[in-house]
Amino acid sequence: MEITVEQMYNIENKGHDMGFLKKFMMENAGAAAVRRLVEKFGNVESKNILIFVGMGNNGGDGLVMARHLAGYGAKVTVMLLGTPENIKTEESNWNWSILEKMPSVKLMTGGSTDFNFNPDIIVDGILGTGISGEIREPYASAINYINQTNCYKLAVDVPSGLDPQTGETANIYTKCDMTVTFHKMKQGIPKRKDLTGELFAEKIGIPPEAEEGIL
Ligand SMILES: NC(=O)C1=CN([C@@H]2O[C@H](COP(=O)(O)OP(=O)(O)OC[C@H]3O[C@@H](n4cnc5c(N)ncnc54)[C@H](O)[C@@H]3O)[C@@H](O)[C@H]2O)[C@@H](O)CC1
Ligand SMILES: [K+]
Repeated sequence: MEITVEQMYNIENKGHDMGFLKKFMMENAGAAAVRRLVEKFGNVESKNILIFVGMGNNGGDGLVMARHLAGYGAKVTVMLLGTPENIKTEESNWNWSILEKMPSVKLMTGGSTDFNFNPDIIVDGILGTGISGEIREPYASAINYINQTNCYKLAVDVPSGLDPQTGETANIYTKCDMTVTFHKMKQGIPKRKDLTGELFAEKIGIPPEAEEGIL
């Protein structure tokens, strides 16, 4: 069953109000995406993985992925597309603060795309269901960098720039090899398999009762 983005936000909020906090949904989302990646590659040890992180909860999922991938022995670099003070949500902030205590993950901020290594894998955690309007900087430059770089690309929830409700694209958008979306498929995502690549919808622990009155 495919759901709307509005239904997803309502289910998320109801689950949160039941006590299954958004930070736990985020944890399960990031962990599920990492499992798909590890399954794909067999082993991510020593792989250069570059994670682009937006300022909302799509980025937060990327931050969770950074911690899990470090646990698998990957060489992880996080590029936060802004400054830590401007991270928008409590859950993302919490995950950033953990990474600050982890020298095994390299943290970069601001959005420069001048990297001194070639990534084997890029994780696109720039924009998810919160997208609106044309893509602004520094997100636009990050999306251009991703599209110009020849490596494996995983989209968190939806390729950034693709509207998960309508399937329409903004002025720029990423083209990925795999997309891992969460809880249930959103209506617009499967319309653009050319951008999503392999597509998975992963459960993230939200109680089914959180759907009551919504679906
Ligand atoms: N709904 C759920 O149940 C869950 C959602 N999660 C994640 O949370 C995401 C949604 O998080 P948010 O609601 O924080 O939204 P996003 O993280 O998708 O984006 C919101 C941020 O992007 C900025 N923005 C929006 N459009 C832009 C544009 N065109 N150019 C530049 N900046 C733009 C906004 O100012 C805002 O800061 C989902 O896609 C998913 O990845 C997960 O943590 C798991 C649970
Ligand atoms: K994304």
